[in-house]
Amino acid sequence: MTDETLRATYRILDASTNRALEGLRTMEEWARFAIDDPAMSSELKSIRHLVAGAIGRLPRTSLLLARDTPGDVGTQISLPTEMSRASVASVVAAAAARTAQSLRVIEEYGKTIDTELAAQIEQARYRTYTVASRLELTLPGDDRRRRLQDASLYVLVDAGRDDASFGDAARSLYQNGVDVLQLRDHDADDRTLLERARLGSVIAGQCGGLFIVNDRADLAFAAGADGVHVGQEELPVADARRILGPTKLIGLSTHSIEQARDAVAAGADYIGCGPVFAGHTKSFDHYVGPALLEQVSAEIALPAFAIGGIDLTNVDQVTSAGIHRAAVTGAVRDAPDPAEAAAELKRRLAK
Ligand SMILES: Cc1ncc(COP(=O)(O)OP(=O)(O)O)c(N)n1
Ligand SMILES: Cc1ncsc1CCOP(=O)(O)O
Ligand SMILES: [Mg+2]
Repeated sequence: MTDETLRATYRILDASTNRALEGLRTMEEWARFAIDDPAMSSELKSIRHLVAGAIGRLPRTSLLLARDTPGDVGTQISLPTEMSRASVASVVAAAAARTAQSLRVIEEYGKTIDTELAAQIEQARYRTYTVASRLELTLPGDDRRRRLQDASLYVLVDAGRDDASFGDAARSLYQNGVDVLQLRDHDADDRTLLERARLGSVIAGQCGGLFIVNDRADLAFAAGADGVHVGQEELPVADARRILGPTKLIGLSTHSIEQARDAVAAGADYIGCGPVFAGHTKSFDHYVGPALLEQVSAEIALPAFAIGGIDLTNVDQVTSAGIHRAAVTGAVRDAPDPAEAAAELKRRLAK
C-alpha cells in the first residue's frame, strides 16, 4: 500500500469511527434519559468501548495526522432529510443506520490494515443491530408503526348510509382479518366524513385495527384517526406530518420505483403501490402490473400495499411478486359476503 493510500485509509477509519461513536451515543442518550433502561444503556456504552478499543489498536497519531475536516468535501453535502427530523423515532432510527453503516466501513477498510480490528468491529456491528432494533420498539408512535408492520390487508370503504351501517361494516371487517381501514369517499360532505372518521377511529381502537382517512390530514387530526393517505398531487408528506405530528401514520401513493424511493426520503410510513390491475373503483391509462411490485419488494423497506384491481383471482400474482400486503375496495365491497372475502384475501396474502 502506498503512503497516500494508507493515509486515505486512516482518514476513512478516523471519520467513520467518529460517526459510529456519535451514533451510538445518540442511541444511548435515549436509552438512558428517556426510557431509563439500564440494560440497553449499558449495552450501547459497552459497544462504544468495544469500538474505541478496536480502533485503539491503530496508532492514534496516524489517525490524527490523516484527519482533515476543513478539507473534507463531504462536509458541504447534506441532504434535506439530514437537516430536519420528523420525530424522535427518526432521530434514533437515523443514528442506528449511521452507526451500522460506519461500522461496516471500518470493518471493510480495517481488513486491509488489521484483521483483528475488523473482527472486533464486526462483533460491534452485530450487537448494534440487536440493540438498535430493541430500542426502536420503545419509541413513541411505534405501537402504530408496529401494527402497520404486521398489517397485510387494507380495505378502502366509503362513508355508507349512516353511522350504524358504517360501524357494523367496520367492526365486521376488523373481526374478519382487515388490519387497516381507510375512509375514502369523494362524495360525502365534511361533516359526514368527520363523523364516520370519529366512529371508525373508536372502533379501530376497540378492535386493535388501524383507521386512516383518505386525502384529508385535517379531518384525520380532528377525528383522532391513526393517520392519513395522500396522493402524489396532494398534501406533501412533510406538511401532513406538520398537521398530524410524529406518531401518526402517513401513507403515500406511488406509481413508479422513483416515487417509492422519494416516499422513503419524504418520511412516509407506508406506500400504496399501483394501480396494479384494472378494477371497478377507479380507472387509469396505465397499470404498473406485478413488475413494479417486484422492484419495490426487492428495494423498498417501507410497508408497501399493492393497490388497484386486486381480488381473489389475482392476489397470488401479488404475493408471487414478493408483496404480501394489499389494499382493496371492490374485492370486498362487491363480494356477496364481504367478511368472508376479507378473510379469504387475508389467508391468501399470508402465503
Ligand atoms: C392505500 C392507498 N393507496 C393508494 C391510494 C390512492 O390515493 P390517490 O392516488 O391520492 O387517489 P385517491 O384515493 O385520493 O382517489 C389510496 N387512496 N390508498
Ligand atoms: C383508490 C385507488 N388508487 C389506485 S387503485 C384505487 C382503487 C382501488 O379499488 P379496487 O380495489 O376496487 O381496484
Ligand atoms: Mg388522494
